[in-house]
Amino acid sequence: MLDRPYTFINSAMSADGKISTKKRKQVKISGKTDFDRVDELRAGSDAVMVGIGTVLADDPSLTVKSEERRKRRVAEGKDENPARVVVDSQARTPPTADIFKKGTGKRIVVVSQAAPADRVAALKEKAEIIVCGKDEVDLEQMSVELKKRGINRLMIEGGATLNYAMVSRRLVDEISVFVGNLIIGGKDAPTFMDGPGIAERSEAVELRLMKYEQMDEGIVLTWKVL
Ligand SMILES: NC(=O)C1=CN([C@@H]2O[C@H](COP(=O)(O)OP(=O)(O)OC[C@H]3O[C@@H](n4cnc5c(N)ncnc54)[C@H](OP(=O)(O)O)[C@@H]3O)[C@@H](O)[C@H]2O)C=CC1
Ligand SMILES: Nc1nc(O)c(N)c(N[C@@H]2O[C@H](COP(=O)(O)O)[C@@H](O)[C@H]2O)n1
Repeated sequence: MLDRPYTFINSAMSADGKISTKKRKQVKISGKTDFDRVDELRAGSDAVMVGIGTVLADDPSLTVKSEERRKRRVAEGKDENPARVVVDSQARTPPTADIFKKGTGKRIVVVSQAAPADRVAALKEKAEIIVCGKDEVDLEQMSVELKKRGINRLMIEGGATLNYAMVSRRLVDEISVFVGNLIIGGKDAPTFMDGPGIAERSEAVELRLMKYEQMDEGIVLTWKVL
């Protein structure tokens, strides 16, 4: 058993399981109440993590939006924002990305040994660099390294490839997903979980439904990963 953070994924998807359109850019799927729920989840986490695909597509800031929640964190002796973590084998994170520009707090970029030295050096100015894995980030090793740095509760906010990579390696404990009232369609639009997938039912990651809650024009499902 790995000594890793309690890890959960939160996402917003259409009724047909898409997390974006075929343009693969950020789209509004949920509403005000759900964004507030996500803000509370961020505020209660030690770190918020995304894959490099999400940074390049959406340029998220991943900050806690509510001033009251940021103050609460500071009163608890924490940084205003949870640590922001990018899983990025080749150190492609732009040094101008919003995660570096917006908000205070720690930033971590997890790279592989194959990351070009010049790009790693540029990112070192902006973030702590953790090297895990030869050609791509070794997610098991990364989880252990994050725990060693005091990250006990880790929130993953996509995207499709990282979600599946983490779940299929059994590194996720819980999943919450907002299912919205729209159909996006199209084989090129990312789904909640992409990656290689499985061939046999017996290989599926099994879940237990823990909670369902109507919200905005959709529903939030919370699953425990078995
Ligand atoms: N609706 C929602 O809630 C959300 C939607 N999105 C959407 O998701 C899409 C982005 O998803 P996607 O393109 O899949 O990108 P991801 O954010 O999932 O990043 C995937 C990348 O992570 C890197 N990576 C490093 N190590 C690993 C590993 N061991 N296993 C797998 N990946 C690894 C890979 O790049 P490399 O090899 O270079 O390291 C890989 O291509 C966008 O369209 C975005 O808008 C994103 C977040 C939330
Ligand atoms: N929970 C949720 N609902 C939606 O409708 C969404 N479009 C998203 N998107 C993701 O949230 C991230 C943006 O974060 P910041 O506002 O920049 O802090 C980004 O990665 C989107 O893909 N999430």
